[in-house]
Amino acid sequence: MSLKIPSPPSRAVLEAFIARHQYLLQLERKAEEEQTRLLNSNCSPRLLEQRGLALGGLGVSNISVGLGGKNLIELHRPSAYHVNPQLPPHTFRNGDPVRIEAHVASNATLNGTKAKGKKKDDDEGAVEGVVYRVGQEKVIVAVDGSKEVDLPERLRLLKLANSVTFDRMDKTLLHLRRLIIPEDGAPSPHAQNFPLINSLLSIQTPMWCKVVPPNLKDEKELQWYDDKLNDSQKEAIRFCLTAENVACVHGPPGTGKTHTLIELIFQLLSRPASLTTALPPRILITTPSNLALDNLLLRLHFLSQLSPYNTVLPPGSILRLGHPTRVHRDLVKETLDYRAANGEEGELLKDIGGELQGHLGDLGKKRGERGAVKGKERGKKWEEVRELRKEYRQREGKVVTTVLGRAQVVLATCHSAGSRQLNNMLFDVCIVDEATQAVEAVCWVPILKSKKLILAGDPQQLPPTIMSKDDKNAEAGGTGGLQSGVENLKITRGGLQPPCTLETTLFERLESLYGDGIKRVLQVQYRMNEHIASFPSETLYDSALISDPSVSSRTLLDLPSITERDSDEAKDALEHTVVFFDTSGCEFFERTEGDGEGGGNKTSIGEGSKSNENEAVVVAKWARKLVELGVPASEVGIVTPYQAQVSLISSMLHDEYPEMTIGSVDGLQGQEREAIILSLVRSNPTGEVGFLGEYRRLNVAMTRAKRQLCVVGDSSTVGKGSKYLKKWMDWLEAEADVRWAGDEA
Ligand SMILES: Nc1ncnc2c1ncn2[C@@H]1O[C@H](COP(=O)(O)OP(=O)(O)OP(=O)(O)O)[C@@H](O)[C@H]1O
Repeated sequence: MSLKIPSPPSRAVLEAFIARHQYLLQLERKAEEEQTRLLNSNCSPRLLEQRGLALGGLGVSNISVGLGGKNLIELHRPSAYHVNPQLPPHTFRNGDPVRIEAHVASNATLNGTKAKGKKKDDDEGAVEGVVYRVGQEKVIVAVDGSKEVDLPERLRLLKLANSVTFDRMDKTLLHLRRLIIPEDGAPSPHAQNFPLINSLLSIQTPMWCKVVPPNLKDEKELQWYDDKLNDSQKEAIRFCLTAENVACVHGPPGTGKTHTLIELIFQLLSRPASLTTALPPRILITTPSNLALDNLLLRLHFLSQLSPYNTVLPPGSILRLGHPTRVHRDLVKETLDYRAANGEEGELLKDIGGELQGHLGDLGKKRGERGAVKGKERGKKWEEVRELRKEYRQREGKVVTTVLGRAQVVLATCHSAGSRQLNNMLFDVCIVDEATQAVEAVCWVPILKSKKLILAGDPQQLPPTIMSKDDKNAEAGGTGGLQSGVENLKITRGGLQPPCTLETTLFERLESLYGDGIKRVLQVQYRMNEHIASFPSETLYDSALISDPSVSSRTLLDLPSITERDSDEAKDALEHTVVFFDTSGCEFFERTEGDGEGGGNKTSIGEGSKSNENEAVVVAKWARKLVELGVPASEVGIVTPYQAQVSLISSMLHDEYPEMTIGSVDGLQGQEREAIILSLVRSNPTGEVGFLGEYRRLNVAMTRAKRQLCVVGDSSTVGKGSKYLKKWMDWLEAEADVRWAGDEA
């Protein structure tokens, strides 16, 4: 595990490195804008809803004021339009840019004649904003407070292209460029975090000290908070504690990556930030997604209430930036929004916030409703709202600075680490969890605010989602000079390379720059029965994944909730750890959703999303069987790569088992269930496999199961997709309990 020492890059290579990133991001931005434009103009509202890109028939249930004086518009499914108040499956996530507009009749296309007549009215009532929170029954959208909100009664929520993220990444790259490639004649910039920045670009070599620094009590021996940590986890923590600039933790599925990071955070907080201070470090924890961040926050919050953890992280010292989460009611108190509004400092804001809320309440009333504001009065009232908001924002700025100043650990998504609240702050350590799911540019947002960096992830699981798939073949020229310098550049082998594609993450780039010496790998997995773990271990982790004895032989039959474990039926269904319903020869053909109405367009969630009805029937039957035999419905997860199949299976099972997770692979990374049913969907004579060709996505899907993995798919189609898929199909045929699917549908 020695560290490779690459030669430092020339100025031209550094320039090309930044320019290439800028160019690839521009391609990606264009692809995203084009896709949204195509989708919104070509697809019927019904198809957009099926693809999870729109939610129709919504009404406003409340309008309130949020941080930044924003209008928070709460949308729900009114009983006048829906029997079930729960939102159908969708892809809306916190932070997504959206548009709220009038609901158009569902059979109209937005660019069709019928819709054209309505479009003007739609635009008049529409507002754009950002998803603030998503619940089972509600979506809250934050809308710029300076705009008047006058929405029609029946609404639709529509996803838009996200330009804010791109703007922030562009700004970050420009900042980085100014730091490492100063303009001719400009003074040499100075930054306290140059050693980190330089080691990420191989301008200098990363360093480690020989021993773990003593803790705040001056104890030289490492005292573990969790004495159950295994040797590879302990080694990874030591490695990170001794790192002076950067270190990576590679965590294959179920190996306790997050568990290890939590111990690392407490170990960091137990020792001085540097040799020159007796104070503990301030830590910035980031992830690419809100979901992963909430997972970390939940664990930190829980431990911070227990001894001895609370000695280094007392209540009130964790702060979550960005949108308050939906995970746990207790967690809301850790958000900046809550503290700013409710702490001692928040008192400053309360009176003015109340007044604002009152005005907005009146303005939100519909015509004819008691207290509704009419005519000229509305204009006057909005003017007052604008003034109040100005005052609110000024007071709020002061409150935010005080609250942030007290936080020892700040959590933010990589993107929101660039928000103005963190301007001019420098953290001692930045941790990026799920770093292999983030494009490199977004990681630089928190990096530029930190002195030391810990990256955790698994390059064999989901990569960042990239739409401009042809970026690898991106041609030189015609790009406004963005690529200049790359073509004739002399690049030292093994040194810093301008990226070929945005899919190459910072984690992987550091691995190829410095070799295995830059990381430590966690080796013991605590999730899967060893039979389930054996295929991923063999094919993707050099057979090095060890199954902990506590999980290696467990089956569904051992679950305490199984009542008749001796019955033949229970044994037949529950004692097998890998089940394969091979649909080969059953003629269970796939279907492309929305054929004839824009369904052929490639989308991020659907490449003309596919479904397979017969397969869905087999899946539903197996799921019902497991639950009837005593497996809790909440412990059965159904995973499929296609959104259309998610919708189809949901329509069969959701009402019966609302607690059962039915989702796409992307939403399940980091999660686990006792039983996972995997529907592969693809079945065609030409062997096209689409999303299944991405082995990392498949790896995530097959490593979510603890006791049983059931695969439903067509081996003859899937086996043609790639060498990896062929190997998997052969393994399933040889190792799984193979069943004939023809009898099931
Ligand atoms: N040393 C340990 N001893 C016992 N259980 C452990 C240990 N480390 C982790 N676990 C358990 O293993 C499970 C997986 O841990 P965790 O969620 O941290 O894994 P992960 O690597 O982040 O997972 P993912 O595959 O989603 O990336 C959890 O239930 C955790 O409690």
